[in-house]
Amino acid sequence: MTETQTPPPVPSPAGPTPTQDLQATRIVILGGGPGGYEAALVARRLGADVTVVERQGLGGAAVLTDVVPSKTLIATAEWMAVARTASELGIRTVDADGDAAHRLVVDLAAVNTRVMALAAAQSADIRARLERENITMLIGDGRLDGPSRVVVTPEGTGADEIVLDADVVLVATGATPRVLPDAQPDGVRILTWTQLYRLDALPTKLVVVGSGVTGAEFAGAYNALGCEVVLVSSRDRVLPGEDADAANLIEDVFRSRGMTVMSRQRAEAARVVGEGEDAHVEVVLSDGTVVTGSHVLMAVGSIPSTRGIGLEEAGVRLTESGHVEVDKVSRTSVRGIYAAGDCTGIFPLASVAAMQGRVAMSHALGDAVQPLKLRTVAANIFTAPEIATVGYSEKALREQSSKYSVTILPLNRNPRAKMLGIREGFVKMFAHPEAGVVLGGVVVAPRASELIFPITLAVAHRLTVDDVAEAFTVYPSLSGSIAEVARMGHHRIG
Ligand SMILES: Cc1cc2nc3c(=O)[nH]c(=O)nc-3n(C[C@H](O)[C@H](O)[C@H](O)COP(=O)(O)OP(=O)(O)OC[C@H]3O[C@@H](n4cnc5c(N)ncnc54)[C@H](O)[C@@H]3O)c2cc1C
Ligand SMILES: NC(=O)c1ccc[n+]([C@@H]2O[C@H](COP(=O)([O-])OP(=O)(O)OC[C@H]3O[C@@H](n4cnc5c(N)ncnc54)[C@H](O)[C@@H]3O)[C@@H](O)[C@H]2O)c1
Repeated sequence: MTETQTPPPVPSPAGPTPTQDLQATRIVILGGGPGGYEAALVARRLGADVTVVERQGLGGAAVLTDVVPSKTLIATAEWMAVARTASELGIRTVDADGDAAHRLVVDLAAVNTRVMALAAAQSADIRARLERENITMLIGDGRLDGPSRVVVTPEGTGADEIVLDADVVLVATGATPRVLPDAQPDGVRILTWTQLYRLDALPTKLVVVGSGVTGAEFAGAYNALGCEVVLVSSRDRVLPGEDADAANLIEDVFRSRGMTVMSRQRAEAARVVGEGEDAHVEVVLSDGTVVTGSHVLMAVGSIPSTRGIGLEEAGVRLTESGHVEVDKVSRTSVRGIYAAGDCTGIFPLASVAAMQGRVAMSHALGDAVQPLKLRTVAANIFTAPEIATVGYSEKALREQSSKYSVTILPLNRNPRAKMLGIREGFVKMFAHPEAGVVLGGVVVAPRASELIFPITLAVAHRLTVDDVAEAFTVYPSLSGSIAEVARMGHHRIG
């Protein structure tokens, strides 16, 4: 295997001292998640000497506990959801004697073994990639000691602290689950999303507290895996931040699949009661109602990992919520210190973290740089059906008093959807009423994460509804509904 050649060093606007002029710029990255490792690759390509300090493993929370494990678990849930509707398409389950068999069951221990193996393999791939690029990796806790020095306590070795002098520091330390004072996770029955994969059997009844994206994804997945689920939602409807039509549809789907959704209810406390076979959880709501279950998943948001790592002492400004304040090129309030990802709270997505990290390094190393543009970010909620969004939301357009037109088409009219037995879902598009430029869109469908791409292209390149409508789509296809909804948005001239 050939090693990557080191390109010539690029002078840093972060200000190397005269003695460093002939050396590569020294970059230290705190955190090896998507914000950190993508930045490391860019910095290395631009000739810097790069060290990544990570406490749990390469890939960070995204790979080890959040995105990769949850989406792998959801892949099994998706098959179960499809299998449940298979009889409509003429499929029967039979036992070895050819008699009708009753139901499919999930072996959660096998599912979770697969989940953790996949996460570990992905982490190993990232580590190998960084090694090939000659990026130094230190496993341990890092903290700033002033604006241009990082001190690392190596993980579990008892070895001495390592001191790293840096021309540029990137803080990409992510976030951790928020814990309510009276609902302390025990990792057995009161769980955060990072602890769920320890379960070796399906909970008999799972209470999910919090109906944001995390709560909705897990509630939907466990329901599909065959578990009784109660979702405690503090708002009028689940997914409060999302498109209202999409959120209402998902809530209806959840209820129709037997999930109990408790609206406008806040959890105050969670405790384990009983012992042995009688052990269960009680979740106390703010009106005094007690919800019982075998397990509870707390999905009440995250807190940024920014305290106790020397940021404020180095002069880095944090917001009230503890996030690092950054501008559109990921600069903090201190020259030479950049920040990326969930610790900045800009838009907690792996794709945005990675972009912020890349932008930071390009800026720090004097390469051409495009400031972060959130208008074109595509996001997806992995419920069944999925909810994918891009561009302006209807709420944002309304709040900005923007002129916009909206067209919406239910999927159940689409011939391919009928063939596949898909009943729930829609395609929605927002466009400028006169110019026809596509401003945003929502797709609610199985694999909406894939279907959103033509709308993302339209938003990114300011295409009009006519541009989208005039492109061929395969017949029959779900993407036909995207062209059709664009056609409905055509504004007749004259
Ligand atoms: C359940 C769940 C599912 C999600 N699913 C998706 C999804 O499908 N798609 C998507 O785009 N986003 C998803 N997200 C969001 C995504 O996980 C985050 O946006 C992403 O992880 C942010 O990347 P990051 O690099 O900022 O931080 P992280 O991935 O959190 O990585 C930061 C790393 O820094 C390490 N660290 C922290 N402090 C220190 C220190 N002092 N020293 C050394 N190391 C340190 C941490 O251990 C961690 O490994 C999901 C989030 C959750 C909670
Ligand atoms: N598919 C994805 O891309 C994906 C998946 C998961 C998370 N994420 C990212 O992570 C971000 C955070 O999502 P999240 O769902 O983890 O957090 P969140 O903060 O968006 O949602 C937490 C929810 O819990 C509720 N809540 C808080 N305290 C409560 C209480 N005591 N009782 C009942 N409800 C309570 C809040 O009102 C809120 O609706 C998302 O915006 C998204 O960007 C992305």
